[in-house]
Amino acid sequence: MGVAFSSLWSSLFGSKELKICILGLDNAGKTTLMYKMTLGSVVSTAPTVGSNTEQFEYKNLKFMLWDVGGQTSLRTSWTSYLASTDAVIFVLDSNDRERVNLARDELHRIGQDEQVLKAPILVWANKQDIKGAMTPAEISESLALTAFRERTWQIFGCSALTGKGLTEGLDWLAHTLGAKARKGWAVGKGSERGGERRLHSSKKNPSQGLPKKPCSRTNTSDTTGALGSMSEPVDAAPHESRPEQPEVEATISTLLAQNRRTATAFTVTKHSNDAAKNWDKFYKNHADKFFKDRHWTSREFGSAVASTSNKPEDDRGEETELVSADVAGQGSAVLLEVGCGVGNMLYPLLEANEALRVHCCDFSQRAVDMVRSHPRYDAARVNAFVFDLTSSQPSLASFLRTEPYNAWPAPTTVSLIFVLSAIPPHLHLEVLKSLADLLAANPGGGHILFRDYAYGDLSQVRYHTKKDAAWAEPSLLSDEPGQNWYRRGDNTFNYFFQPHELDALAGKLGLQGEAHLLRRTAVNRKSEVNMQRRFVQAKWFVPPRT
Ligand SMILES: Nc1nc2c(ncn2[C@@H]2O[C@H](COP(=O)(O)OP(=O)(O)OP(=O)(O)O)[C@@H](O)[C@H]2O)c(=O)[nH]1
Ligand SMILES: [Mg+2]
Repeated sequence: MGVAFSSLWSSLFGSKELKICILGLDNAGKTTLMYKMTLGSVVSTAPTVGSNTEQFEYKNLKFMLWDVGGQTSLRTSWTSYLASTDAVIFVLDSNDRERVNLARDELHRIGQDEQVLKAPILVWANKQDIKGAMTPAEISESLALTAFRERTWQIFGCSALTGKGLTEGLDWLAHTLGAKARKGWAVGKGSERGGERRLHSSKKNPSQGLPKKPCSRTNTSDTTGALGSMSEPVDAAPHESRPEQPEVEATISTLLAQNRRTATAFTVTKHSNDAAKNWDKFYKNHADKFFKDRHWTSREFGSAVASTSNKPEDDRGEETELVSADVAGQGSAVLLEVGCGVGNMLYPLLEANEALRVHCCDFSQRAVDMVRSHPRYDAARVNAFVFDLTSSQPSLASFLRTEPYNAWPAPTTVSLIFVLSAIPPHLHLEVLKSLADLLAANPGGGHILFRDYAYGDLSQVRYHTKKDAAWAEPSLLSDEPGQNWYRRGDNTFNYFFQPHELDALAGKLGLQGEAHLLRRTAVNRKSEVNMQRRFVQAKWFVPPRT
């Protein structure tokens, strides 16, 4: 297509964004396709819970792409995305022979929706790179595409992995929408949306080709509201916790119900015994990176993933603020930071609170060594020691009484941030009790500040949807109902809490305060596009022992 032709598109559409809904069964490759189009690369995906949106320019046309999750429980919400849709892209896994009839039913259901009766349908028979894939002709027949007599539709084979077939499909879409616009508006009939489109010419940047950089992106679990209005794309508002949505909850439960083989008792015992060793290895592997550029971990800590900016992965800004807010009012406060790792929260805290002194511990010797060898380490303000929270001898209190730190006032705040999830669940009560006992000895008691992974977090969903989840050594460590306990690839533990579990633990220990669930959506451009994050947070008051 030449420059003159591109200008024609511009003159037809001006700067109007065309809304395209990308639909299809789960696992069809919709998200992979969308990011291949917009970023030009293959990203690692997890099932979409809700939708992703991307602005995209192709041959001088501006598209707003809506990639909507295809899990069973989400399909009923598809129609709520269809308002003012200019075209539908329906994506199919060409190897999913078993579900081709289901795909046909879903496509026809959507095709008959009056909101899209005039919208052209592009069917992408995806995953053609896999040997034995059904051909577009076979799929066309199975989908009964010829039944769409009055409709404009076309099917193309493609592969989101290689990018083959994408240009052909997009060219067809651009032509079709262009022809529609000429027919509808150039002859003065007005558009099907009451003439809201204006004809104006723009000769700027007659650029062509695939891919173009996206102008913006959002990822949201918002499956209702604002969905039809393209002038107001949903804002991810990453730091806001989102309200509960039944479709999203149902989808998460469905995903977590699959691939539920559990590890053997032997494996669980082995990893429990090796816990300190495994964490030591973790810090060994990430040590260099930490000191070079602070991108020391690929772990998904709360603040890093909740941010759309390019913050370093280890930035614990939000957690640091949480703790700062508690200790700030205490004058020369003393904090006990349990599970300090290599000091990612410690050093920003010390900087922000000049009078603060911190006892901090981790059960990885290597992590503690790194805290001590940090350029800003100051022994007058930091007592860093190795401690295993799950063993009672020697006691935690004895480390706080070592010289010269026995001269400090007793800590009145304990932070326990992304720590309990690394400990086997049968020990959670005991660990929390030992911390509560410490604070209860103070005349005014104290606070435990808690944050950790919550049930339904993206990282939990991934354990059940990874390609190899069905045959690899299971990550799931417990089949007890309500126990969401896993092992990561490096054999460290990962537990996902429900607020009521924590409330029950706190209740047993007489702690005051409730656990809250934080539902977040965010985009991490580097690693994942599909971030449904869930954290649980509590500020417990430990009353003094009477
Ligand atoms: N071989 C091959 N695999 C693909 C292709 N496109 C996607 N995949 C893989 O298919 C799986 C599912 O892809 P997604 O893009 O997450 O599927 P989806 O349609 O968005 O799924 P939901 O979000 O659950 O609706 C991923 O493992 C992709 O890597 C392709 O063209 N070829
Ligand atoms: Mg998806």
